[in-house]
Amino acid sequence: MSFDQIDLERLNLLKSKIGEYPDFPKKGINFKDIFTAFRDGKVCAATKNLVLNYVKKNHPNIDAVVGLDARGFLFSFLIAAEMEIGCVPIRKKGKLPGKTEKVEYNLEYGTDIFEVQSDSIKPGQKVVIIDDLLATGGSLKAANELIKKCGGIVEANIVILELRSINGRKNLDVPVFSFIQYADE
Ligand SMILES: O=P(O)(O)OC[C@H]1O[C@H](OP(=O)(O)OP(=O)(O)O)[C@H](O)[C@@H]1O
Ligand SMILES: Nc1ncnc2[nH]cnc12
Repeated sequence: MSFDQIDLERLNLLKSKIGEYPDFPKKGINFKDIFTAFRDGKVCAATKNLVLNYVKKNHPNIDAVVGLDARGFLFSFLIAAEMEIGCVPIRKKGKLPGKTEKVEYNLEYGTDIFEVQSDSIKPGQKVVIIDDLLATGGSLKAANELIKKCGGIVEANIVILELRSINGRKNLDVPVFSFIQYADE
């Protein structure tokens, strides 16, 4: 994937502003904080345009965009509003009303349960799933399973940041795209 000059500048601006917090939330984890970057309104605007351009160009025919709790929601609603398609949340357990599908998953620093409302995706609908960061891939793997349980088709997983050395993409059976990669964490 190649970006035009303006999107490349947006990408570099975002990358330069990502916060780094060693030993959070546990010793040995170098936490990448996208919210640090979003303190700057110019970075918010740049990120919005970068992500929208990418999804509109590469996934023009999706029916919905699925965001992961919690930082994936920052991006899923933006995309859905711009493309006039559905916005579907996958949330940590106990937060969603109605009938839900559930999957337990492993994280870089623990385990959790993800849920999606069973009727939020219609069988045959095409989606992309978006989140802020890919580490072990546990979250996105569980999300892919949940959407398949509902009968949806996952066209791709999209993340803003990817921790390449963990190689979480090996756990994902759909195409994965990341805007920014870190080689050595
Ligand atoms: O690739 P993985 O190893 O699954 O890790 C990535 C996930 O970890 C972080 O979320 P976290 O679970 O900390 O939840 P939060 O967004 O509620 O802070 C991050 O926002 C991703 O969702
Ligand atoms: N290193 C990290 N930084 C931010 N979010 C994460 N989720 C899992 N690992 C993470």
